[in-house]
Amino acid sequence: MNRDQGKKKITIYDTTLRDGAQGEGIHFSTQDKLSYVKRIEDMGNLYVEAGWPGANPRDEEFFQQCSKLQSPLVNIVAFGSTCKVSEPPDKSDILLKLLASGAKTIAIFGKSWDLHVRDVLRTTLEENLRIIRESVSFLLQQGREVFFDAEHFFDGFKENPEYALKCIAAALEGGAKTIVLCDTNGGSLPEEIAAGVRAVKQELSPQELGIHVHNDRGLAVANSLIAVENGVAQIQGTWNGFGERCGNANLSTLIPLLQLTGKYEVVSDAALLKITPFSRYVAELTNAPFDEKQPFVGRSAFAHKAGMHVDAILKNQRTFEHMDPADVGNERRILISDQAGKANILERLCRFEPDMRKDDPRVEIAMNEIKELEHSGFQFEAAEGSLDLLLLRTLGKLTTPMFEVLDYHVWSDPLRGELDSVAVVKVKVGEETVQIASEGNGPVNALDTALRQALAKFFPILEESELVNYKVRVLDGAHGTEAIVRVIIDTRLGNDVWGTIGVSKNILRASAQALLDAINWTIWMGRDASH
Ligand SMILES: CC(=O)SCCNC(=O)CCNC(=O)[C@H](O)C(C)(C)COP(=O)(O)OP(=O)(O)OC[C@H]1O[C@@H](n2cnc3c(N)ncnc32)[C@H](O)[C@@H]1OP(=O)(O)O
Ligand SMILES: CC(=O)C(=O)O
Repeated sequence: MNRDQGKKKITIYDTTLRDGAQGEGIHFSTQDKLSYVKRIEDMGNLYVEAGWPGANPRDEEFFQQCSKLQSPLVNIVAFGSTCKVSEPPDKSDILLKLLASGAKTIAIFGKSWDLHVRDVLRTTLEENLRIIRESVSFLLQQGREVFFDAEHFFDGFKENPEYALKCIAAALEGGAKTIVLCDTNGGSLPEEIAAGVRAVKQELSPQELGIHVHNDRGLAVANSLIAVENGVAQIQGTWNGFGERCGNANLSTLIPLLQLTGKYEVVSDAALLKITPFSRYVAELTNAPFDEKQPFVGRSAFAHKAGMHVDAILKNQRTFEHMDPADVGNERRILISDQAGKANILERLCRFEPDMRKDDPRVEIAMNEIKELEHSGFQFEAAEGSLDLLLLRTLGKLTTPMFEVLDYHVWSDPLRGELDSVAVVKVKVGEETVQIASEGNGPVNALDTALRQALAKFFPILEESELVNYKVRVLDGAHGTEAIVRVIIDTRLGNDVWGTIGVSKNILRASAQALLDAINWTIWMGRDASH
């Protein structure tokens, strides 16, 4: 029997490339848009609103090029407005450009709030109904599927319900297939969304209803959900919630949310598994920071820090997880900090000794050491390399150091130009001692270079790793330049990136600590490639 029998089909209408691109800091090039359309095939059958042909050369170019894409799954939509006031539709530059885009589906927005008709279009209520009706009907006569976005519908419905409904009736008279109810200002409450949807259904019985909401009161997902619960079949939104002002309904949340109610069929189970990597892909494409706190797809969505939680979750996953993270392509993470109990530490120690038990005294020793170090300024959540070195030492697996630093000196002179610093290091590996001097652009870079050069002949893996991030935080700002500083260094080896940490009143000593941990952990990783 088909598992999805009895479930209501919900259509996804993805406006990331159009309304998402209206978000501050978000920009897609033509090439970005083309690769997005290819990649989103992973999500199955859906509509992608890809831009406004005629609004800018980029969208113009995209629609010229996208005719070559021919995706069987992705229905590309051209977006624009109704014709202008006093203009016949067949003379409307806007509508003619939408047609010229070649898109089979066209979405046009029109006013449904009388305030906008009076104050923005500066025309009569009747003229607005005409431009809606005639624009829809003209596009339909040209053989296109037409969606009508009732812009500001919910605000209009609150202030003048009769007129808001007349606007939708005009679009239906024109032949619109789908009416999309928009909470354009994002200020509606769930019960107002429900009332608006119910009224449209009861009064006008459209063939299909869609919902398009903005997140100005943080309710875009809740408002989309309540619209669906009241009979809407098309959800409009953007990945990661990108969009104008506070953004749009977040598809990365809304899709799994609806699917996991068990009442709706939104995407296939296979597509659901790709939700997490797809959300990240969209952020990377725009170079926008990815919000790791996002439900379902964020790195923190299934990250457990409190000892009590971790103990419980390892006994039964349902105690502190609303679902299996793997179902959306995400993973559980157990964090180690001063909030940890023995359960957190044991979970990590088992990576080195799989049969270890909670009552092994080394678990408590490691836990106490971590808590003491965190009290003095360390933060192991962001420094997994240093954490694992500490655990290896507790387990007795690092009794002999892989190398010793006998001495190091660093000089900086801003007058030297770009390579303003010199470091001299003396290291001992086994019975051999090596001394190296190296320049760098800054003291930490000089020290890093000197240490790597001195050690590379013994540990060639160091040639493959690189320092990718260096962060400093002053821990007790009240003491000015005497303050304790925390340095975290991120190192990359192949596809792995990990942090190491140093804490000291002396920024160079803190940096050296973090650098030495980075080098030690790299060497360890190289020794035990299977780790
Ligand atoms: C709610 C939404 O998100 S709708 C999507 C909005 N997206 C965008 O605006 C991004 C792309 N926009 C653009 O590139 C430009 O605004 C353009 C090319 C579309 C128009 O630019 P311009 O011709 O310079 O007009 P401008 O943006 O200054 O003003 C908008 C005009 O459209 C009119 N207008 C607004 N909504 C509608 C509508 N639904 N139907 C018809 N005309 C409309 C306004 O009354 C105004 O006309 P006016 O200049 O005669 O007063
Ligand atoms: C159409 C649209 O983007 C809106 O009303 O928000």
